[in-house]
Amino acid sequence: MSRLGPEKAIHVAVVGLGGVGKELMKQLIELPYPINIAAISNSRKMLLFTDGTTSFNSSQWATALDAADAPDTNLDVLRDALGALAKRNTNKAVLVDNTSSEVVANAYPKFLDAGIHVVTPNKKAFSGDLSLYKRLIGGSGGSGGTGLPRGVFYNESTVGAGLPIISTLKDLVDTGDKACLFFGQVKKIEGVFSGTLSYIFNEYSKGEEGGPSFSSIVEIAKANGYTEPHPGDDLNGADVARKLTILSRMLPGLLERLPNGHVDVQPTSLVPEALRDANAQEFMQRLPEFDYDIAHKRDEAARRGSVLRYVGVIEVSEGQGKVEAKLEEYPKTHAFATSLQGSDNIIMFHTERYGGRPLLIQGAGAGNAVTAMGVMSDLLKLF
Ligand SMILES: NC(=O)C1=CN([C@@H]2O[C@H](COP(=O)(O)OP(=O)(O)OC[C@H]3O[C@@H](n4cnc5c(N)ncnc54)[C@H](OP(=O)(O)O)[C@@H]3O)[C@@H](O)[C@H]2O)C=CC1
Ligand SMILES: N[C@@H](CC=O)C(=O)O
Ligand code: NA
Repeated sequence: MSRLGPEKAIHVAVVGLGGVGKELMKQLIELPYPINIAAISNSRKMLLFTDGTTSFNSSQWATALDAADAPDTNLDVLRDALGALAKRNTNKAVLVDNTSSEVVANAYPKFLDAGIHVVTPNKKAFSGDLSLYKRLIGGSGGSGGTGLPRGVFYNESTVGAGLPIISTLKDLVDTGDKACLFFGQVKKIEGVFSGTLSYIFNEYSKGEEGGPSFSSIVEIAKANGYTEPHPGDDLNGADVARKLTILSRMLPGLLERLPNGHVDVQPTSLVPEALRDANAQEFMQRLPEFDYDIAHKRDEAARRGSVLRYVGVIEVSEGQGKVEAKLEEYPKTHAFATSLQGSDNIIMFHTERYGGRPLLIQGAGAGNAVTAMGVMSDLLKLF
């Protein structure tokens, strides 16, 4: 770690101080890296410390932000302050976005163009509007008025939380035989991509007929910090669809092989029709009304010697691509039934070089500690 001398300190603005953001603050404060906290913000307030002298202990920052006179969150002000700081002392400045906000995601190009790096577990920018994504990966090459070279982004925690999924796929693609393969060397990626849905079905399949109800397990997944801010975003398959879109866009040549040239996942939804537009609070309150429907599915699967698992698949065959997110039955002897625990993700990369036995990554795929760890590991890539 000698390369991390004080002269290499980086300035970090932490936007989003919920489950993941709080845990990241803890890791930033406790770990021995030369990282200055240049700003903190939630949806309402923002504190700037761009003189670079800030030092917090773990409770002070929350108290400071709660103070009534803290100014409103303003991303333009934040970008200008970080840009000026990076320019003034030639150290790197980073926006860490721990929100699930599209507003913050839409602002990334302006931060990158101003020479500010972006690190985030927020999936929105990489799975939403294709033109935004192209602006992120292509960039304007401009310096956004600061004269600094364009910033770079890291998003490891957007898929599999802290598990090395994005970096592994990048390595597989970058080392593929580009001359003869349209797809890097990756043929198929499949697995369980949702920590929430993994936890729910791992627990639920233990308790056939008489075990805990579906809604009570969802409640625990939320309390454990696995769910999205609105748990309906997990149960309707949107979160898995976003992760599949992020990975699909990293695969050269896949988009051209999909109908209409873009990723359009139609995930199986587990959200009852009546709760489709419910806010998070109403959603959780009313979910127990629908426990019977999913219990019936679970018990039917059990009668066939199977369990339910929510899986995602990205595949190319004969020049055609497909991307799917769906609820499937697996025999109780299948790896998806026997080897998963808690919020585990399991992701298999089928590639030419890995032949008949896929490269497999498994472990906790949701939770504040492992997600913040992925964010922290991205920050360390900037040193
Ligand atoms: N939890 C997990 O296991 C994983 C989470 N992620 C991703 O991490 C991100 C954060 O998740 P989590 O911590 O659980 O979410 P929370 O809902 O707990 O926290 C979100 C935070 O973002 C703030 N926020 C929302 N909108 C804005 C805005 N426009 N400007 C500034 N701040 C804003 C909220 O402020 P306020 O408090 O004022 O509402 C809150 O502090 C999400 O994108 C999620 O998908 C990724 C992988 C795993
Ligand atoms: N809600 C997500 C969190 C991580 O991306 C999940 O359950 O997987
Ligand atoms: Na990851």
